[in-house]
Amino acid sequence: MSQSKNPDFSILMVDDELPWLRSLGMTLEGPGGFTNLISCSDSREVPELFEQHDIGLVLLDLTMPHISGEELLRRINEEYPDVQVIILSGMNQLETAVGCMRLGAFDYFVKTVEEDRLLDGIRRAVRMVELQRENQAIRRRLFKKQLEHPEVFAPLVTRDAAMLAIFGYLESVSASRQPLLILGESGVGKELVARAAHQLGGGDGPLVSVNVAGLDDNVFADTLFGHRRGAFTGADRERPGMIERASGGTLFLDEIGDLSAASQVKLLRLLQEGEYYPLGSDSPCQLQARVICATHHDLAEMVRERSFRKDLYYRLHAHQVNIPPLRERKEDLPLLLQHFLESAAAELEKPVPTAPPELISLLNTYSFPGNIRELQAMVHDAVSQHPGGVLSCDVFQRRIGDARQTGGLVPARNPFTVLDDLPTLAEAGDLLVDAALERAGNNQTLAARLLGISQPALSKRLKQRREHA
Ligand SMILES: Nc1ncnc2c1ncn2[C@@H]1O[C@H](COP(=O)(O)OP(=O)(O)OP(=O)(O)O)[C@@H](O)[C@H]1O
Repeated sequence: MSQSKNPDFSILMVDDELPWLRSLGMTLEGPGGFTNLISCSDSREVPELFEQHDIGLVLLDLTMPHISGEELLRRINEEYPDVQVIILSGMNQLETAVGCMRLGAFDYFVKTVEEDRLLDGIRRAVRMVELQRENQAIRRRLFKKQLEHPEVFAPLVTRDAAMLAIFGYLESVSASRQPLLILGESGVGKELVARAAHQLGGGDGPLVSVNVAGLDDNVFADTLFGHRRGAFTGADRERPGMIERASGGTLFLDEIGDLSAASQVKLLRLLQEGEYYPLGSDSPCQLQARVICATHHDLAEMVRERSFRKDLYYRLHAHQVNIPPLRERKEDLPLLLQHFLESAAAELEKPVPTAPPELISLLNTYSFPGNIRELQAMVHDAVSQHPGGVLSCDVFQRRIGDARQTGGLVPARNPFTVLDDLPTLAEAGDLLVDAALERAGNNQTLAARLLGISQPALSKRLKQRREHA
């Protein structure tokens, strides 16, 4: 399952010269690595073949008895506008080539063209058809809105609209052989998303995860590509790489933003060519796995800073999802809290504690820089210290307090810089009190803590305000 080879659709080769058809088929199957091929030496059979097969690309001769290549090109364009056609002609005539392109051909090659150039052109056309099909699938999904495989997403607890849209998108691109890039802060659930994408891929092979952060280039190459016996001192046995282990499944490269510059080149080559050389081997192996990459870094920014290769970034981000941080999907807090209370209780073999109503208000005031992993750890800690009955907020308050001391607050901004007229000190104070109460769900104890004053002081202030209103 490499980049543009073995597409889900068929490639139809139409030419009346049987020897040419055979040699073209061998080129496509051998060096090209394509498998889904149909040969046709009688142009009259083409319409029927279209009815019988899911054809995405046609390699078409021009000069043929019965129906000419030009006529077929015209018909295909009219009846199957999503099918791409490459003309393979014996004639090296500019006018004919221009005419064919005007009729909608994707490309035009003379039969004497070098094999590499022809294969490159075919790969480009295959990729174009794949992208068109994926776009259509995404559009269909937007209209449908319902997930086809909700069970795959069961481990991802959410009701957030952005997350559900990501699930729909993952279903739409699940058949694609292009890499998938998963972005998002640490602890947002990128690995869980990768697992879901792997399951959707439907292959029989495993999900093989490699954390590439901190791997030097040699270790990276050895881990991914494997080695032959004797490839280097100490290589006393052949060892398959992770790519081979992931055959028919998914290779998940985590922390891709931390990949060294030399390894970025190796990964780019792997994705571009769909093949690799185990260390100490002269014969290439095919990449037979879908590649999923994840990072908490801002790759686009890294490209601007030149610490991540632009060409690799463009290869990777054909399909991309950006998992929102927990602070942007706070409506998930009650669901996640309950989920983690249950899982922590099961793990610690305790009854599931009841969460007090003010706990959600407290959690709502916090920015969760460590995202869902941080919430999970807090809940686990609280349940492990919990004697029974209603859960205490103390553990949460302590952890949130500690995290705030070390910078876990929503980044401080100065809201006054955007105002033309500054409010008075009293007005600003009132606005601040209102904002704190709103964040704390009207819980005065919590709001007072946010404001850095005592609860009686807040209560007094509110009372004075009511009296002066
Ligand atoms: N939506 C969710 N529902 C339930 N559990 C979740 C959800 N998202 C994440 N988790 C849990 O939170 C923890 C962190 O998730 P995960 O390891 O997938 O995050 P990540 O984004 O890959 O983190 P990192 O960037 O640090 O590798 C895991 O234990 C995971 O099971």
